[in-house]
Amino acid sequence: MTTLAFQDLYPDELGHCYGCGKNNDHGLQIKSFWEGKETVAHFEPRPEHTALPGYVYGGLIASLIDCHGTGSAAAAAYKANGRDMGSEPALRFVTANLNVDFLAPTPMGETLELRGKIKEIKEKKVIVEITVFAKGKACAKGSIVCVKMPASMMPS
Ligand SMILES: CCCCCCCCCCCC(=O)SCCNC(=O)CCNC(=O)[C@H](O)C(C)(C)COP(=O)(O)OP(=O)(O)OC[C@H]1O[C@@H](n2cnc3c(N)ncnc32)[C@H](O)[C@@H]1OP(=O)(O)O
Repeated sequence: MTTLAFQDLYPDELGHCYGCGKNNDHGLQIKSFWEGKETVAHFEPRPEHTALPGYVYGGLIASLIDCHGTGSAAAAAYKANGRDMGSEPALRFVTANLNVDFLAPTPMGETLELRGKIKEIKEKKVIVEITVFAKGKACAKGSIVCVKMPASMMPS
């Protein structure tokens, strides 16, 4: 049995995001999964994601944290409500606040691993902490405040 990623369970009309949209051919198409109580995603930076030769661009790292974070928030909200992810009505979260600490230069040529922990979960707000590892070393740490998407942002 294949396990679908959180982002593969987003409704089609929410699949356009540059970081995680399954329908965005030019995007990063990040895929997140549960691993026990943590959420995990892997991503292999491409040459265009270079900061300076040999090192990954920090903006890419922030984007990965952003979309792994909002995906983790949605997954955690479904779990807290005892619902299957993908069931309607969709629980959608957007980024209210994103903080990133760049702990060490992130090498190119490695698969990055993002591990998320749900730090706080309320009906309207989820806080996720995410660590980004390269070759087992923590290179960045992010904290993301995710808030239920306002109805006004829903594509019509
Ligand atoms: C399954 C499908 C998935 C589908 C999902 C697919 C989409 C993927 C999205 C990818 C991620 C993005 O890039 S999203 C795009 C970037 N983000 C945005 O454009 C969001 C723009 N901002 C907004 O629309 C708004 O400011 C919101 C919705 C974030 C917040 O609205 P609000 O009206 O201020 O919220 P409010 O009810 O007052 O606050 C709710 C709680 O959040 C806290 N809070 C509010 N703003 C902040 C803040 N900046 N920093 C810290 N905390 C904050 C409040 O203190 C409160 O905590 P407490 O008192 O309850 O403790």
